[in-house]
Amino acid sequence: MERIIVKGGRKLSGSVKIEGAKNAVLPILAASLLASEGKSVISNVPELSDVSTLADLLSILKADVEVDKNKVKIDASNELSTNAPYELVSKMRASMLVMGPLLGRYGKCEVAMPGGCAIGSRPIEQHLKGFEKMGATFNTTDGFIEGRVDGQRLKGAKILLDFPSVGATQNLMMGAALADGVTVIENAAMEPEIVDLANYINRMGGKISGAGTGRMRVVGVEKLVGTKHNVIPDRIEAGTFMIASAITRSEIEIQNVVIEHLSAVVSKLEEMGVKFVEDGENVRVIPNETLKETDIKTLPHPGFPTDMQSQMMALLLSIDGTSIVTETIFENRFMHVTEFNSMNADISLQDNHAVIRGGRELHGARVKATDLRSAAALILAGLIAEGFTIVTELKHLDRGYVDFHGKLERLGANIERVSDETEIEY
Ligand SMILES: CC(=O)N[C@H]1[C@@H](OP(=O)(O)OP(=O)(O)OC[C@H]2O[C@@H](n3ccc(=O)[nH]c3=O)[C@H](O)[C@@H]2O)O[C@H](CO)[C@@H](O)[C@@H]1O
Ligand SMILES: C=C(OP(=O)(O)O)C(=O)O
Repeated sequence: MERIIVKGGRKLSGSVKIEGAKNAVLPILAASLLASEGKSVISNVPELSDVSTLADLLSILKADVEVDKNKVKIDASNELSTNAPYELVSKMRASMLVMGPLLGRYGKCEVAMPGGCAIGSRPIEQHLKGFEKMGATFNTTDGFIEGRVDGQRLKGAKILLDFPSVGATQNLMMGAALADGVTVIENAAMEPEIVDLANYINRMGGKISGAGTGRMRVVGVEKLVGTKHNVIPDRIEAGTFMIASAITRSEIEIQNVVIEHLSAVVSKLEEMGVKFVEDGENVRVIPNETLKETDIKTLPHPGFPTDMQSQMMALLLSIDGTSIVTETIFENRFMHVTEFNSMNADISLQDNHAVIRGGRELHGARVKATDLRSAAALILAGLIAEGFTIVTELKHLDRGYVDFHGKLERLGANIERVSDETEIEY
C-alpha cells in the first residue's frame, strides 16, 4: 500500500503536459469490439489502471489486444465471447460499455451487474430502456444482466433519455451503429468524450451525426472496420492542474489542452480572478494573489463537471468568504468533505449543498481518498496546508491520473510517493 506525502507551502512554476482522456479512451476501447474486420490502433492512450482493466476485459472477450505504452492495438475480428465477468465489471463501471458493442454485433450479451460505487448508486435503467426500444429484452439472473435481441439485430428507434447520461448515450450509440435502420437519441449527453467516440465510430465506417448536441442520429451500417484514432486530451486532468495553479497562486503552463472543453471551469476561475493566456494547444494559468469566493453547481456538459467538484472545493478552502457547492449529478459525491474537515477546513453539508467557509489555515493530516477526483483534491489541499498531508488509498488516484505526484514535483511541489512501510520523520 502506497501513500503520497505533501508538505505544503511551495509555489509552483514551469509546464505540465496533459495525457489522453480516460473518459474518452474507455468507450473508444469498448467500441473497438464493433469492428468485425481489421485492426484498430488507438494512440494518446494514458497509462492508467482503468485502461489495463478494460484491455483485460477485451482480451477475456477474445479480442487480440496489445498495449504498448500510449498505444493500444485491438483486433476484434475473431468470434468474440459475449460474457463480461464480475471480476472486471466490478473493478470499473465503465466495463458496462461493452454491452452496446456486443448487442450491436451479436444481438446478445451477458454482463455482470456493475453495482454502485463510493459516489452514488449509479443505476443503468436508461441504458436498458434504450436497448429495449431497439428490440432487446433483459433478464437478470445470478448477478448477470442477460440481453437478447429477437432476430439478432437491434432495430433503429427513437429514444428519449430521462437524463443526459454519458454512459447510456455511449452504450446506445455503439449499439445503434450496427442496428437495422435509424436511431435518434434525444436528450443525449453532449460531453466532448461523446464527440470523440462518434468520430472514432465514423472513421470505422459508422454514420453518426449530431454528436455534441442533445439530438444524435445514428444510421446503422452492416459492418464496421478497425481504424486509427488519436484520443482527445483529458479535460479533467487539465482542470485539476488549473486548480493546482490557482490554489498555490502560482503561474504555470499547461500543455495539450482543448480549452473549449473546459469552458465552465475556465469561466468560473476567471470570475474568481484567474487569467488564462492561450497559445495554440497550451495555456498559461495566471492567478491573482487574492481570489474571490464563488458558488458552483455541477451539471451535465456544458455545465460545471462533477469530476471537477472536489478539486474546486479544495480551491474554495483557500479563499476568504463563504462559497456554496451544489452537486446535482451524483447523490453521494461529498465524501471528501470529512477528509477536508480533518485538515481544519470548515465545510457543512445540507442535502446536496456544501457550505464552505474559506480562508482558514489548513493543517496537514492523514486523509483517505474516496474516489479518484477526491484523491487529487486532497493532494491539492496538501499543497497549501501547514505541515505534512498524507494521502492513502491511491488505487483511486491511479485510475485517473498518470504520475500525478511526479508532475507536481516537477512543477516544484514538495511531494513524494512512498510505500506504506517506509519510515518517515515528520
Ligand atoms: C467513464 C466515464 O466516462 N465516466 C463519467 C461518466 O459516468 P457515467 O456514464 O456513469 O455517468 P452518467 O452520466 O451515466 O450518470 C450521471 C447520473 O445519472 C444517473 N443515471 C445514469 C444512467 C442511468 O441509467 N440511470 C441513472 O440514474 C447516475 O446514477 C448519475 O447520478 O459521466 C459522469 C458524469 O459526467 C462522470 O462523472 C464520469 O466520470
Ligand atoms: C467518476 C469518474 O469515473 P468513473 O465513471 O469511471 O467512476 C471520474 O472520472 O471522475
